[in-house]
Amino acid sequence: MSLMPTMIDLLARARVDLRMGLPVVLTAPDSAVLALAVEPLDSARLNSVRALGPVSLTVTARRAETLKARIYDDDIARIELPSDAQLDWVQAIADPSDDLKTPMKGPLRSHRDGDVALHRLAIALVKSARLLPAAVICPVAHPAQFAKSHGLTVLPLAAANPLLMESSPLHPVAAARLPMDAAEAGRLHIYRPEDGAEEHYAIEIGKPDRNAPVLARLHSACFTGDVLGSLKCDCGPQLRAALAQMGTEGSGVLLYLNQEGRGIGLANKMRAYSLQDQGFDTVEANHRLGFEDDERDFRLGSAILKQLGFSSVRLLTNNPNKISMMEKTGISVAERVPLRVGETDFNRGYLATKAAKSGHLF
Ligand SMILES: Nc1nc2c(ncn2[C@@H]2O[C@H](COP(=O)(O)OP(=O)(O)OP(=O)(O)O)[C@@H](O)[C@H]2O)c(=O)[nH]1
Ligand SMILES: [Zn+2]
Repeated sequence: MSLMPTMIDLLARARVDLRMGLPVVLTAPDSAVLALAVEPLDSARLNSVRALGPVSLTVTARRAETLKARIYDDDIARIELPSDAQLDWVQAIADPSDDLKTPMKGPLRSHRDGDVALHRLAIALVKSARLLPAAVICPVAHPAQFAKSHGLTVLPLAAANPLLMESSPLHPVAAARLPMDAAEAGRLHIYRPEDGAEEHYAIEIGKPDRNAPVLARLHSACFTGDVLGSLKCDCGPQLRAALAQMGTEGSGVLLYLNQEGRGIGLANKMRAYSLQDQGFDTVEANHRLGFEDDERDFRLGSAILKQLGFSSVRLLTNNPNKISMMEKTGISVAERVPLRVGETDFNRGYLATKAAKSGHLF
């Protein structure tokens, strides 16, 4: 029996299945559905699902607001799939890139009755697979038999939900000395989550005292800013300034969290950039895609700090949410150290939006 997949394994498998365009079977005690992510869907699979029964296209309330679809279930909306709707219609519901060109997709009808817990689970899974948050969902009878005969992953709601809500435990896998421009006494530690999601890194500079607040930065991955030197954000200069300050002080710890695009992934961040080119700001673009302003999980940061033996930080940030998440998850923030660098003509609006809408302090 120990060779059988655990619930964590099944969740990881479901994430990959959804990314590949495969359906997964989600079960509750008295109902079951087949769920597919819209993003990798093809016409053949859409037609196969349609042949099974009534299909709903489930999106987040954020996306439904843009689509002007009725929201009966707080955070999600279940849009009826019209009988003549083809794949391009389904994808246009999920993907806002052509919203301005073709604003009217309706009239859209939303389902009102029935249980939404499995729909909510489907959206959480699709988000954790870093896909556009939209799923094609259809009820399925005899789920165990159906899944077995089609070779599909089955996830029971009661077991999957708590795992999706909590942050997966992280384990150190390797560490080595890493001399850097900012500090020769550097050490890079790699942490791997149990749920098969992205690894995160800690860069320790010098030998910080575990009994005093450590100069710390929680940096979220930004391929465009960190690597390409994008002028649209301030990430690259913040990363380098934080390391430089740690180097000057002789000690510190920088966590590099692989939560690209405030947790929506690089592909979705590029979709957000393309909406920004159409005139929406950074927060509006996330909402039109169906995401919240910030989908990151900062509990990861405190988990890594605790594993490294730290309990108190002097946090380099302008983001009050990072401070409250640290405090809530057992790391005390002895001091906020402001980090204002890298303002350009291209990111002035972005920084102003973060100050106005996300409470950033400057
Ligand atoms: N979705 C989205 N993400 C963005 C955009 N611009 C930058 N990002 C991401 O935003 C994150 C910025 O991370 P941080 O600099 O750690 O966080 P912050 O919330 O600005 O807080 P501090 O820098 O600590 O003040 C990175 O993951 C970037 O990839 C954008 O327009 N849309
Ligand atoms: Zn950036």
